[in-house]
Amino acid sequence: MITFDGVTKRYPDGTVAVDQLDLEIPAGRTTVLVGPSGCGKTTSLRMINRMVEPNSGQIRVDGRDVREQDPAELRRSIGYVIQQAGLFPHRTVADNIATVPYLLGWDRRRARRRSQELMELVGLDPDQAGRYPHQLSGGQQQRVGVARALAADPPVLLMDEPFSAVDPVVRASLQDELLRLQQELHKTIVFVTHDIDEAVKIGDTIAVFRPGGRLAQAAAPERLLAEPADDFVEGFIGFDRGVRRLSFFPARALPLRGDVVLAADTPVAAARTAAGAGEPWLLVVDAQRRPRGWVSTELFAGAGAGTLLGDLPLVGFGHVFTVEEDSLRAALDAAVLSPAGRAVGVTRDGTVVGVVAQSELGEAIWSVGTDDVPDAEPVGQDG
Ligand SMILES: Nc1ncnc2c1ncn2[C@@H]1O[C@H](COP(=O)(O)OP(=O)(O)OP(=O)(O)O)[C@@H](O)[C@H]1O
Repeated sequence: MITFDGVTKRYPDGTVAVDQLDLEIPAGRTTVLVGPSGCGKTTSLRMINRMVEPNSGQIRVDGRDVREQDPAELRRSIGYVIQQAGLFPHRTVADNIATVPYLLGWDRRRARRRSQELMELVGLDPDQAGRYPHQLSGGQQQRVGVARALAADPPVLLMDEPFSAVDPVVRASLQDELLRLQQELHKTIVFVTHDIDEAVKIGDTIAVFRPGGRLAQAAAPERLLAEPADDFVEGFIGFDRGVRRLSFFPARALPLRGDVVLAADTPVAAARTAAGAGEPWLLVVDAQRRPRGWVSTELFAGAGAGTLLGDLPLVGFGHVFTVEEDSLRAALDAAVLSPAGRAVGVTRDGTVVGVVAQSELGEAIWSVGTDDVPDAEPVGQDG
């Protein structure tokens, strides 16, 4: 546990970066500090490892005042990851990762072995051990940064906007990796970001800072989205907080239609019967019940009765959601992005369970009351 007790930081020019901060950061969980630029997130983070010293108040890590500890020693016991990784350009990947083990006096062999282990853990190809940072992609560099911070197995990991310099796709995969790592390692992670979606995805607790370095609210993400403490927090979360909340409600309760899912070898005549009146779209699946595409009733109106659905030009089936794992938000996303306005629900191995139209989704979403605050982790990892 990390505790901030009435902590204030005033820089020499008089800027109050952090003002009377009281915050408890639970051990083994991920706490995300969010807020607009300049509200004191980085300063708060750096006070934990004494890169910045507070003017007043106390910070304790596992009950021990950080001021009682030698700064260099303290920093070796706390992993630190920054934006653009901050790797040493003239050291190989393996040597970058082994920075702290070398400082701790580990012999070369043990440090190398640890580098190898960590490369695997963070999803890096061990063949890249001898490369230099500039020979890696931004996402790979960030992985090296995370591996380096984990090298001496510190209980605490400070991460300052670690994924903000990479593109959204790489960023999402780095977030997924961090979630996976955390399930295995249970570190006390303090993570700074501007991005509320990132905070909701990876945080067990979110601490929202307001300008002037004051804490506006600290709560579990689902609580924060349901009950922002004031107008500032509500404004910061954004007007789409309702949609974000859907991440906490499972998609498995949705009513899925199977009668409009037809095999590719179904003749048009049979499909017409299945479609019934007013059903504008049918989903065509292959012999393994994997989605192949949509066929509109308009499209097959002119086709011969014996033509097979699979021989008609199909419209791409778009995105799918996994019924057992995903949230209402993922299902809504899939429906909105689908050319048929319908979301395709699949099992974990990709076979179609059924489809749900936007209108039925609307009803399910409507039934999510404003008072419902599930205690669950976000369903799936869809933000
Ligand atoms: N060394 C410094 N000297 C003077 N003022 C500083 C110093 N470092 C930060 N500040 C100021 O303290 C305030 C808080 O800065 P800090 O970097 O902690 O905010 P932040 O929330 O992390 O911002 P960002 O999201 O933009 O990184 C800002 O007004 C900043 O300009």
